[in-house]
Amino acid sequence: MVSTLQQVVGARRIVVKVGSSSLTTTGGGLDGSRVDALVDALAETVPGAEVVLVSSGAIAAGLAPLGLTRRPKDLATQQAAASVGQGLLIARYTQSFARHGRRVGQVLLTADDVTRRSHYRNAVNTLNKLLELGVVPIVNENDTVATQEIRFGDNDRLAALVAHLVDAELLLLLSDVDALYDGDPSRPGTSPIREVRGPQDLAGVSVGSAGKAGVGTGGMVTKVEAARIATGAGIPVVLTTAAYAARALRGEPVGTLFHRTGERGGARRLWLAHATAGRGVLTLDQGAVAAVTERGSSLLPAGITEVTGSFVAGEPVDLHGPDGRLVGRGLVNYDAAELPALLGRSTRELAAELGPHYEREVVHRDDLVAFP
Ligand SMILES: Nc1ncnc2c1ncn2[C@@H]1O[C@H](COP(=O)(O)OP(=O)(O)O)[C@@H](O)[C@H]1O
Ligand SMILES: N[C@@H](CCC(=O)OP(=O)(O)O)C(=O)O
Repeated sequence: MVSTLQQVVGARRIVVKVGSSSLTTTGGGLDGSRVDALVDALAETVPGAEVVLVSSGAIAAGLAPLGLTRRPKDLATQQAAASVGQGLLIARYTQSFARHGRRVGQVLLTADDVTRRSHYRNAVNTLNKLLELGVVPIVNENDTVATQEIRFGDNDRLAALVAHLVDAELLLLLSDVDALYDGDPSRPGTSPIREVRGPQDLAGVSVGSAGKAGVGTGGMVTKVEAARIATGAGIPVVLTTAAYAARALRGEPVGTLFHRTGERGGARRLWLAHATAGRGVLTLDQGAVAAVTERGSSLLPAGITEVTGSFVAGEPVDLHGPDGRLVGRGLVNYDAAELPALLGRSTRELAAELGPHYEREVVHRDDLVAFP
């Protein structure tokens, strides 16, 4: 059994996620001293380890320069704020890491990009090259181009997926609260949970949304979900406050440690399962449900009974059983408009009639994740 200390201190590649509430002043705007404190903790505590920083704060950092006092509700203003704030954020990190002789590189991701095979490889290659060059990659969602539909929305899950993408040995989630509590920590009588070994340790825990500062997005819900994704993929997670980053990285018993619960699996599948939503729905008959969920088969036109939504080849679609239950998600090989004419027919018949191009699967098993 690997001790808590070994899991944390022994990690050679670490993804650190920091939330907006840990980087901004209460009045809005970026707090340079908090950025410096975080950077000092990372640079001084783990000099030998490779660090990928997933940093929120673009929208929050853009509020004050635009004369806004609150996080705007509409997407366009959020995107404008992110556009202004992301530059300021990276400029601040560049300056702050330079004090330790370190360079930073900006990596803006959309969930949509990274589920596509070629883009996924590009993201992996770029992150690995940056690390090889001794650069600290600073990742955020590409807020200015992400539409409501394809938007990731919270960086907690993004950080869990990035941790898997770079094969990290630890995910450190830094927030404005020092641990996961058994209830809303602003209420009296709640206590911190020091270790989570599986879902059983979360039974009865009241996990709430974002707190007082009003700049964070997901609250504890997305952090617990991120921890579930990362630990399920074999990566332990420590959740604590940014002020305790150095202590956490030294292996001191601060925050909440989520133990790994699973093994590393296929990366794109993880992204498909957690990072995207289907652009449409394919309804499967019972035979096709069994084929994709029990036998790991590709999805063929013969097993599809209905197509809804408008999507083009290469986009993610949800797979529903005859009862409407979500049974999988995959990257579809046909446009929505092409599919109705193919349903219920064998690929051999289609190829004979329409040409060899129509012998392809609707969703190939390599691009399919099943939710049994
Ligand atoms: N069970 C809980 N334990 C800890 N914090 C909780 C819990 N439920 C809700 N919260 C709230 O979640 C907040 C952190 O989420 P958020 O503001 O989105 O942070 P960040 O900007 O770091 O992502 C905390 O400040 C706290 O008010
Ligand atoms: N991409 C957004 C961050 C979204 C987000 O997850 O925020 P937070 O809950 O503070 O981690 C931004 O940079 O403002």
